[in-house]
Amino acid sequence: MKVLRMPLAAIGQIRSTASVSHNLKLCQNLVRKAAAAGADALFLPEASDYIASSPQQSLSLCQPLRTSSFVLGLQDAAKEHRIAVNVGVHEPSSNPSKIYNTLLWITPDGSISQTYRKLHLFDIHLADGTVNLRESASVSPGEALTTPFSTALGNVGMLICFDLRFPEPSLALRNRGAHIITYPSAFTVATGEAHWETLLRARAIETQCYVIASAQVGAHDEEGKRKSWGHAMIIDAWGKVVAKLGGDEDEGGLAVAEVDLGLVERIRGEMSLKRREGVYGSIE
Ligand SMILES: O=C(O)CNC(=O)[C@H](CS)NC(=O)CCC(=O)C(=O)O
Repeated sequence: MKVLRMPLAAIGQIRSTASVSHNLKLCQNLVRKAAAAGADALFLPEASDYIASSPQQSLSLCQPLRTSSFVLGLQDAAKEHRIAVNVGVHEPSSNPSKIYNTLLWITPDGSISQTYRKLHLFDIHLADGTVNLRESASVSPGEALTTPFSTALGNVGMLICFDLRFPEPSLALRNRGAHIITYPSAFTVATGEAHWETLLRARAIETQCYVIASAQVGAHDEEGKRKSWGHAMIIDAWGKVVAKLGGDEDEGGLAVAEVDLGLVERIRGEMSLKRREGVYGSIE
């Protein structure tokens, strides 16, 4: 008799630096561990390939997907361990002074089947001086959502980090069939502490989707100018946190949770979120 088991998702947490080869080793290590844990897919953070300390450095480290040692190395690892990998990387854009912040879906046979380019860019200046970032200085915004696609875990809809603050694209992905929404991230410590878990749980509750949010953690450069909040987590379609990592400096690592599509269907059936679009308009 065939034993039915629920698919298993793994979230990875790393501290990427400007060393692409170092970051690749961290990610390949997590691929191996996720496969050993029996996961069907591993979700790695935004900008897993590198986190640079200036827009210039970010541009100079950026490689086309086809020739990037990081992307090729992860494709090999996915194929070797027969596991899907969702990973955030940088990619050249048609504008030579700009790049894209891109998310890849690598299948267990090692090919890139889906891509998504971050729509919303993170420009922030907190008056207390703790956070000052201008993503739009080096990144071009994407122009399209990627239609949710079928995987061993269910239909995956891809968004990235700061996209989390906008409910509309997550609702649009839900309307287009998503069971799972991803938010691979590199949240700042100040905004992560204030908003991260609340926003993730809100997106899960209002879309009635699993939310899978891998995260960068700790200091990305020697001076500690750039630090990420960590706290990668998986949230079920009822808003319950079912896997969670910490926020300590060196707390890289892995956590796993089952993805129960029966629960998704049950919640959607029990509490229908029927909209009054005639009153306030629709989200396509
Ligand atoms: O710089 C790279 O290479 C990778 N990209 C990032 O780290 C991006 C843009 S600076 N970070 C965020 O979007 C954080 C959002 C955030 O912290 C919030 O919404 O509060």
